[in-house]
Amino acid sequence: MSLTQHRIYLASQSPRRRELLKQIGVNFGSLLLRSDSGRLPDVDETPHPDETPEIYVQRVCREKAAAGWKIMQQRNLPPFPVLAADTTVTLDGQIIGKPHDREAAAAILRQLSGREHQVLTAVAVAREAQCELRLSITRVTFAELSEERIHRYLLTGESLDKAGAYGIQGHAGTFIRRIEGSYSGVVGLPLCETAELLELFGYPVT
Ligand SMILES: Cc1cn([C@H]2C[C@H](O)[C@@H](COP(=O)(O)OP(=O)(O)OP(=O)(O)O)O2)c(=O)[nH]c1=O
Repeated sequence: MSLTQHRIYLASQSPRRRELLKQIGVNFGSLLLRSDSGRLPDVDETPHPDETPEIYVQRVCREKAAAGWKIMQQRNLPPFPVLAADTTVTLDGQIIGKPHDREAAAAILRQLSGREHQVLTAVAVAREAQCELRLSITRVTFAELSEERIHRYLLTGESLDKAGAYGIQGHAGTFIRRIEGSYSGVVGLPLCETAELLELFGYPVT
């Protein structure tokens, strides 16, 4: 199906976000946005010195949505709303980034072991100058993880390029002792908030 038949665009490369949107029956087109460097143009994913995790995740999400809108315009695509999201894990008020290698992933998992952390996912929809955003905050408690278990998890390869070095939807599901908030938000797209935004823009879902 060509992009012109879709009524919203998803400004994300994340297969998890695509799956979640499909799950709620949204007809969307993907804007293939990553440049060769793997970064969206115009999106600054480095936290600014005075940014709290809440402010950071919302700023990055707005920037992703705006970058998507700009690309849609540059390509002369029909102007439908652009949806974007960003996920950040926080522990003791600090942003825990994505690990770039196994050592970094192991260090993050050791920090999260036996404790509660928060997963923040912002979702935004932009149309022209309008950008509406919702923030989902989920509290997640991990079981105690032994070195052996961390080692086995790293072998699955599921840690890399994920905020917090784990994916709740995979093997790390067994790490979760307690979750309070939005499961889909932890995976990367909070569906309740997403539906609210789509409704606001005139696209009601079930
Ligand atoms: C905590 C957690 C994170 N994640 C993922 C969700 C996000 O995709 C990723 C955080 O990175 P993001 O920067 O939010 O997104 P992304 O780079 O994967 O995709 P894009 O910017 O193109 O939309 O970590 C899981 O899949 N499961 C989890 O349990």
